[in-house]
Amino acid sequence: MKSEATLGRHQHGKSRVRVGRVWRMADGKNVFVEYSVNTTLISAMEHSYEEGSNRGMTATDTQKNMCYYVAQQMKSPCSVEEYALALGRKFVSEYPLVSIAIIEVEQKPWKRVSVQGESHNHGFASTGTESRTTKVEVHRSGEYDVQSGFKELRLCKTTQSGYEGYLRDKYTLLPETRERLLASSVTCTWRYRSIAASFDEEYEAIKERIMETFFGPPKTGTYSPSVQKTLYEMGEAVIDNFPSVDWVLLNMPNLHFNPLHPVSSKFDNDVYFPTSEPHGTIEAVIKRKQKSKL
Ligand SMILES: O=c1[nH]c(=O)c2[nH]c(=O)[nH]c2[nH]1
Repeated sequence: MKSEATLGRHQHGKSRVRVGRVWRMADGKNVFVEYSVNTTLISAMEHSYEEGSNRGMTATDTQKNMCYYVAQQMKSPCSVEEYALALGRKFVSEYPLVSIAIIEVEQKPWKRVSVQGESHNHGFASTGTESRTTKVEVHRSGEYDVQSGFKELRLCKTTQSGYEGYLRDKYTLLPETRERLLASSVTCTWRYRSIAASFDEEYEAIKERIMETFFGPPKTGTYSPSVQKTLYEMGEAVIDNFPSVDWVLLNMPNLHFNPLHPVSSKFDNDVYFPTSEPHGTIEAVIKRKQKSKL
């Protein structure tokens, strides 16, 4: 019987390749990063699916080895984006059947420590909650796309947040409030329009601007009428202050801290019941007025 089936989109890669890299500098300082890398190759491998022939295939085990090889080839400290671009370029230049390499890297939050007020030569601590992320796509033609961001940056403000004016019907139980605690675990991705002069500096500046917008000025804060409005302002701040960025995707779960009514006393905006499930899920793309692909 003649088959009705035909091969559709296909790719193969390696997930969660864990890489640690230390650069030992002449002045005695060590630079340390830890990555978790996903590689995906789009390649002319139809024959492997259709005929069972692995001719010309870059084995996923080889892809894993390449993650380590390229890490070693980065002879001086580099940004996670530079590493990902170098790895993507290596795949398309080395293997003729590969047309696109997609490299995703999560950089763990190791930070250099200070001891007795002095930055340590070789001491690091994992203090933050968030990892830094990048996803690059490198085409054989030389075209590339770089998206960067962070994952699970936990933020909380204990006042200057409320939620009012939403649809009320017989299913609505939630009381309106102008005083609540707002907490989220922010995951953010932005697309670079071009290669940044320093991806590291751009990353730190964008993250700082996002946090400043979430919190507002130190003494007064900024009132948040909803996660949605605050999310929009965070994305808007990135678009308006970073010409290098095309669009920003923000994912902001609303991690509820519910008012607790202790036995025989009244809730006084003081004791909360933190919950992780269920949580609100709020996500939007904030884009530049023209030129965006999303
Ligand atoms: O900021 C909020 N946005 C919502 O969409 C929502 N829904 C809800 O129950 N609480 C909140 N809070």
